[in-house]
Amino acid sequence: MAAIEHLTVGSTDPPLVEGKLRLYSMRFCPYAARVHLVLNAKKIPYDPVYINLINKPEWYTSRIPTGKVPALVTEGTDLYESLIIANYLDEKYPENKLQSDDPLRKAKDSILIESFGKVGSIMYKMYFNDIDTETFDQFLGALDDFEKELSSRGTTFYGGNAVKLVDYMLWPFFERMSMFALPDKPQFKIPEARFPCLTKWMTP
Ligand SMILES: N[C@@H](CCC(=O)N[C@@H](CS)C(=O)NCC(=O)O)C(=O)O
Repeated sequence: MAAIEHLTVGSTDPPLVEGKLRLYSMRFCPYAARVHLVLNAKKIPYDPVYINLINKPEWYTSRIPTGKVPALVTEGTDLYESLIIANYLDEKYPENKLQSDDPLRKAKDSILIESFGKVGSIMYKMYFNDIDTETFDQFLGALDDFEKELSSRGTTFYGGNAVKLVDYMLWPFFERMSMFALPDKPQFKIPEARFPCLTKWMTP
């Protein structure tokens, strides 16, 4: 049966659903998408509640210190920050492990994930058409680093020959790049030939 999805929400938090983790989310949010991907990959039952970020409910802002989505309710505790939630889920539910046991590999993946922040902020400007060609060139330059990294790993995915946590953390941002190829924004078309490994990664 399809999961019941709570749409947002007025002055009260919907009751928790027995046997499911509660995920506070927002449909367009790439950070929330990271957690949806990990929950689905690990087949963990969960109950999404979509928060209206334009008019956030008071119960949410008073509970979640950042006021942002995603947040996860688990073991009677609120967790927030997408990467922290993803790491928690991977350790708490060790079937289908999504991270390497090699600490150096994990650290390198974390650096890669963190370094995506600068690309993400330019992407939002692009979405709102608030960008000039110089900034777009910087964006492509930042993508060059991700292309180089994937090429040097020599595998289809950042996580190796299968999709791993690092891929799930990056994917929602790349997935949203397709909207920049819309006909009304031809100036922001990403040249695929410049990013052969990334292009293959995005459409394996
Ligand atoms: N570092 C956070 C970023 C989360 C984030 O920026 N979420 C946005 C939606 S995509 C949000 O909740 N914005 C509402 C706000 O900033 O008040 C994470 O990784 O979870």
